[in-house]
Amino acid sequence: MSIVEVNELRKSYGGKAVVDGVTFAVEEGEIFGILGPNGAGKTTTVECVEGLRTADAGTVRVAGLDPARDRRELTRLLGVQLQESELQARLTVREALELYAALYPKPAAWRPLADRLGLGELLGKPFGKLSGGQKQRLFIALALIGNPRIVVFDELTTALDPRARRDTWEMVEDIRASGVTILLVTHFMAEAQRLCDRVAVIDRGRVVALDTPDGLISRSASPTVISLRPSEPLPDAELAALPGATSVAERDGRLTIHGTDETVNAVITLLARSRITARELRVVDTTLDDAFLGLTEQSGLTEQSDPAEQPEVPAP
Ligand SMILES: Nc1ncnc2c1ncn2[C@@H]1O[C@H](COP(=O)(O)OP(=O)(O)OP(=O)(O)O)[C@@H](O)[C@H]1O
Repeated sequence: MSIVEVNELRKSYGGKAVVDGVTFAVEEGEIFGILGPNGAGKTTTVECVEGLRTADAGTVRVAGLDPARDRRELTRLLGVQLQESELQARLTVREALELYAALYPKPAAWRPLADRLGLGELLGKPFGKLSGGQKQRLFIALALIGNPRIVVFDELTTALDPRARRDTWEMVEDIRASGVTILLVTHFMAEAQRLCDRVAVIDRGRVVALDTPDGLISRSASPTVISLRPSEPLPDAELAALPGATSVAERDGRLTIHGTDETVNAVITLLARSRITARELRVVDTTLDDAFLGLTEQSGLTEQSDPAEQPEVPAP
C-alpha cells in the first residue's frame, strides 16, 4: 500500500476549480516532488494531505488515515514545515525545540536533532536573529521533532542562497536515508532533478505528467541540444531537413539545434560531408526546466490568494 494516496482530489474557491481531479500515490521511503507554475494548486493539494484544508471531493489517505477526519493521529506521523510567521522573533532555537517536542507523545531527542541539522551552536539565538538558512534548518528540525514517517516540505529552499540550498538538499537526503518519506513542493527544477525519485507536474489543478525526472526529460520532444560554430555557414536546406530537429537557430555565428540523438548523428554526418569544421561543439541533454516548460502552459503570472480562507495551524 502507498503511504500517501490522493485520488480525484477537487477544491474550488469562489466557484473556480484550483485542484481539479488530482491523483497520485507516494511510496514509503521515496522523495516525491510536486512541481508546477505559480497558482497551479500545489500548496492546496499538500494542505489537503496535511489536513489543513478540506477537499470538496476525492479522497486522501496518509498511512490509511483520512487527514480531514483523523487529524490527531495524523500529526503523530506527518511532519509539516512551518511558515516563518508562525514563530515569535524572541523565541530562541532551544525554546522552539523544547516547545514543539512537548507537543508530541514520542518526540525525537531534540539535542541530537539540533546537532544533526547544525543548530547546536545556535540554541541561545532568538528566531528573529537567525539567517534565512538557519531558520530553514530550524523549520526542518521542528518538522522532524515528532519522529514522523512522512514529512511535507513546501518551497523549502526558495529564499536560500545557492550554498544554503545545497546544504539543505544534503539534509533532505539524510532525512530520507533515515527512512522518512518526503513530499516536496518545489519551483526549482534542479532541486527536483537532484532530490526526487518521482515528480508530479501540476498545471491548472491537474496532474499533467508523473514520472521520474529522467523520464520527464526523455518525454520532451527534443531531449538534446546541439550547439556549434561552423567554420562556414551550413546550407539552409540541409539544416531544414535534419531528422528529429524541432528548432534551428543561428545567432552571432553560433548554431543551436534542438533535437534527438538522430539529429546529433545527422549534424556530424553533414559537417563531415560538407568538409566544414565545428568549433565549440556542445551536445547537452535537455534539462527538467525545458521539459517543464513543454509540459505546462506557463502564463508567467502569479495569482494572488485570498486571505479570507487561511489554513488552520495543526494541533498535535
Ligand atoms: N484561501 C484561498 N482563497 C481563494 N483562493 C485561493 C486560496 N488559496 C489559494 N487560492 C487560489 O488557488 C490557486 C492555487 O493556489 P495554490 O497556493 O494551491 O497554488 P500553488 O501551485 O501552490 O502556487 P505557488 O507556486 O504560487 O505557491 C491560486 O489561484 C490561488 O490564488
